[in-house]
Amino acid sequence: MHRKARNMEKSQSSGKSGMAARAGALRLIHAVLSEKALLDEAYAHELAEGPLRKLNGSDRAFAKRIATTVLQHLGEIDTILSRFMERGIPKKSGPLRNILRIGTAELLFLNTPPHAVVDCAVSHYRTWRKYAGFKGLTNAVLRRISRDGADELATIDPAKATLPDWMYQSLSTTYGQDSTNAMMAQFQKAQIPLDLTLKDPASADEWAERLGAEKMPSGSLRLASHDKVDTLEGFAEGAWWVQDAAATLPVQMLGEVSGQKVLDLCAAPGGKTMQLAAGGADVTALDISAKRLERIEQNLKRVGLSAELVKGDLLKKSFDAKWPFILLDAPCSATGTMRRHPELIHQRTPADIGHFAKLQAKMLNHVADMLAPGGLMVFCTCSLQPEEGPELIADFLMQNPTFGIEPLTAEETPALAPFIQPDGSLRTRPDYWSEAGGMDGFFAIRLRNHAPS
Ligand SMILES: C[S@@+](CC[C@H](N)C(=O)[O-])C[C@H]1O[C@@H](n2cnc3c(N)ncnc32)[C@H](O)[C@@H]1O
Repeated sequence: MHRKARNMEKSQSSGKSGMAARAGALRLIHAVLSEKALLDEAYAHELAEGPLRKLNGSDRAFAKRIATTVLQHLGEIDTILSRFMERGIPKKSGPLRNILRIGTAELLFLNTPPHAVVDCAVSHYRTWRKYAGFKGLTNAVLRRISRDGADELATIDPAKATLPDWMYQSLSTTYGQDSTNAMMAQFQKAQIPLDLTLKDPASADEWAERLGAEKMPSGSLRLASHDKVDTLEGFAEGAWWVQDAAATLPVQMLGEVSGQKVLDLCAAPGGKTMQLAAGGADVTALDISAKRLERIEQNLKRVGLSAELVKGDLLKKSFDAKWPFILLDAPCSATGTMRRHPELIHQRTPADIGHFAKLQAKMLNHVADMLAPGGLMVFCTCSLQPEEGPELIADFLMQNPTFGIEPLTAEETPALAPFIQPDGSLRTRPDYWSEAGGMDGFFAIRLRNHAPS
């Protein structure tokens, strides 16, 4: 048997390490759902300070796989549990709910052998002795789910069950039900591809061959796996950086920037800064977060590129001279990234969308003043919500009559053609390129300042 498959089988067993992996998953799920932590941050914290640090690589990976699966299928799992527990989850039952969620995820989505699922679920009560009275219930519910759960699952609509109502309404009203289902299928994929942006786009064929990667129409290289990025060929020499294919498109929309002064706003961790610098632009990159600016600095250093870095709140910032090119990659709800961040499905609220849309409008109006007459700006967000895209642009254009949309055209950028909207803006969605693993959802638009100079 292949070593990776053997390790996975070991992790899935009810042995000591398999048990520790489930305990780790339980901690991750609690951190995300009860403390609103981001999954990657909770995982990094567990690796640094929690019990996961004592586990080997495959057990750690299994713990994260379980937590991710629970988050990706939470609505379906909870519906199944409610169908198999007529009286619901008892009050004051501590970890019971999450123990059952893990067991259900393993039975229905991870193909773990039922005896290992039940053994591990029951073994949690060795740590949670106060709740040991729920052992029998845990055992009985999971045995029933292992027998009849798959049939019940077949009757549940994943998007309706797992997306919060407001998000389901927002997506299905904007994109239609079929597209919402197709996006949901991407949010639930077990493996999300790894996209790389090359410092030298002319070397794409060479690097595609060296890395065994697929060359995407946008110019990105795509690998199936996520494992240990820093051990991949080309990392140490700075030949590429990790960036979702869709995230590369806003910079491409600025066109030829070689030798031009470009103001890159909300720049950290610097994916787009590196693209601009690699394209020969004279980049000034601004971000409010000192910690995140450090990451741009490290990233630029690794790939051997440079940019002027400025720490500051863009809403309080003014510059002596106006800029011919501006990129504003505004903070947003990031619902377009739910393939990689399934926790956002459960953490985002309508109030967040309102908050970000207001902030983006404020930023865009402030930044409008920084763009030189005749200058070009790209505004983008990685949100699927229209409030953080077309709706705020419509308001902006009404309030700023010298600005107009500079429509994208298929001839100018053939790779972007499938994503161009009737008004000339760009919309990517998680279900685009679905066969190849999807892409992040981005809204991006090019605006020209037509004020006389
Ligand atoms: C979507 S991320 C930017 C991603 C980045 N452009 C890239 O391609 O790697 C948004 C960034 O906005 C920054 N930000 C949030 N509020 C800001 C403000 N008022 N002024 C400047 N930067 C801000 C955050 O620190 C965060 O790094």
